Amino acid sequence: MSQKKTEVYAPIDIESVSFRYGQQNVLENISMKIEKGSFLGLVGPNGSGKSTLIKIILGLLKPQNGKVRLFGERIEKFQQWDKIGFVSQKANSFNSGFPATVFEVVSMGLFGKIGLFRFLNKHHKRKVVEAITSVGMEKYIHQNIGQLSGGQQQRVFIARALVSDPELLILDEPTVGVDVQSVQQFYTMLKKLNQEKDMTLLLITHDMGAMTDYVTDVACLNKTLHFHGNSNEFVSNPDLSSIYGHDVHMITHNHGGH
Ligand SMILES: Nc1ncnc2c1ncn2[C@@H]1O[C@H](COP(=O)(O)OP(=O)(O)OP(=O)(O)O)[C@@H](O)[C@H]1O
Repeated sequence: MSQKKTEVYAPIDIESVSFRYGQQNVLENISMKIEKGSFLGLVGPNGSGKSTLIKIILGLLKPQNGKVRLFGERIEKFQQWDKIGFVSQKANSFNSGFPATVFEVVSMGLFGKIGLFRFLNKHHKRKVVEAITSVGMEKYIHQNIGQLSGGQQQRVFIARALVSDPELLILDEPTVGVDVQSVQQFYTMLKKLNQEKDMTLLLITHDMGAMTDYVTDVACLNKTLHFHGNSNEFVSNPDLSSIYGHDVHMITHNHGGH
């Protein structure tokens, strides 16, 4: 295959995608390009099709119409899945008896690359420590995952997704059940990953909350794509609040904390 080396392909390029479960249309004619280095917040009310769209992007569902390209390649042929990290909304559900440390859980993120039950070499161990440090969890490295708070567990799952150096990180409602203070720290951490590592981020949420302070772009989904643009444009667009209701109300945040 002859690809020009200098060309930067959009990590995600969705073209006229429609999807239905049985007779129910869930997504209608969605076209959306997510450029490298952007931090996109995908918002929409419950049942608006956000998770369905993510499943399509991850190749778990096949749309009835339209095309999806990942890093310039048609999804049907795409194989470099290690370029994509995914953290699901159900990630933070370990109970207190789960017998694995933070280090062990994050190491699992390397198994796709090195195979299960292989020993970690020095380089791998360094990657694991780096990933844990990048989410600010180094103090807890030898602690059992089940003994951490929901927000802390969620950071560990981000670290597990980061350890294989993905170029694109997709997070499906990662802040469900996480308190407001931790949510803001969490978004700050994501913004840092986006800016310092030039990682492309796609964050799905139905809660606008503080999100618009951190993302570069916003997409509003409710079966069709109502809006896709930069976050300043979104914030200054009063029409969106009538579609997205209370979720869209802007709050002035006190980043200093109380
Ligand atoms: N496996 C399925 N079979 C049939 N219908 C489904 C299935 N999964 C989702 N749906 C329906 O598709 C619609 C979109 O669901 P989806 O989970 O994509 O929305 P969402 O925006 O992620 O919602 P939420 O914010 O509540 O997680 C909903 O009406 C849902 O009931």
